[in-house]
Amino acid sequence: MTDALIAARGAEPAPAPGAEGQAVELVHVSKAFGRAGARHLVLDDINLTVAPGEFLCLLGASGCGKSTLLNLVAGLDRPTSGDITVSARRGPALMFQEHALFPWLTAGRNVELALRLRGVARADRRGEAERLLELVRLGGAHRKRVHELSGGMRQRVALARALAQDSPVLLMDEPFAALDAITRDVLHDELTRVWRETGITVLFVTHNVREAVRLAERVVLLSSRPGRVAHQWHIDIPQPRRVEDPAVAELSVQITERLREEIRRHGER
Ligand SMILES: Nc1ncnc2c1ncn2[C@@H]1O[C@H](COP(=O)(O)OP(=O)(O)OP(=O)(O)O)[C@@H](O)[C@H]1O
Repeated sequence: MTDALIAARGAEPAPAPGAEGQAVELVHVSKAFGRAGARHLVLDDINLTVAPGEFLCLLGASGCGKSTLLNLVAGLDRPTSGDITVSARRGPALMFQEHALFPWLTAGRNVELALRLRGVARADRRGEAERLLELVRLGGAHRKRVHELSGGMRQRVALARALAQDSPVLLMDEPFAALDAITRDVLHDELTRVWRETGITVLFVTHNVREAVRLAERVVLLSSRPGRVAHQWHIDIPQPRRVEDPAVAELSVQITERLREEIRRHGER
């Protein structure tokens, strides 16, 4: 990649904390586990903002604190210090590697359940669930039970169920990590399309560099032990992207090298 391209894509310092109008904002966020004397600092002074409608991938080595950070943003845990703001009236929607669908319900009923919890009137739920299943290209699967669906289809239902929460912010924790490469590739396309059609803000956690470069407008690299914002890249490669696109491959190499540096530095401590 040329220097000009690298400069255009940017390798910028973390944005200043306190910026207004953000979908997600973390200001001086730290998280430690364990009791006094045996404290384990996992996240250290994270300052991070995600703009409305942005697709941000949080990348880092295994154990660097990505899921911990996502859990904090989701409100599933509290930071040891610092502030987190999420501009979503009902809280962010969540999607994990495990689909966590109810196996005794059909695909449609799983989505309808989320609509019910959101307070959507009974008469409107069926139609809305069908619309959401259409959105993830599962029209016609309303009556299928979870065991009748492939891994990729289950994650599509899980995405439809997350979208049923009608939150402007979607948090995704390695949602495609358990899928085979081809299915993952198809779901990357689908997620990109859904993101563009809905305008939703996505905060996506992965340790897969190519996945991050394939999907994100911005990649934020976390260091390990403790997790800090080590580097970030703005990506303006046009969508839809292919993992084999030269620009995607080149940037992936660059980010992988930086990730290796972080892992080496961690190993030296
Ligand atoms: N509830 C907890 N209590 C104690 N330690 C925890 C807790 N949750 C996470 N940790 C520790 O925090 C560190 C970061 O874990 P986390 O799951 O956030 O990493 P990660 O980057 O998401 O890893 P991976 O990519 O492997 O999923 C690990 O050392 C983990 O053991």
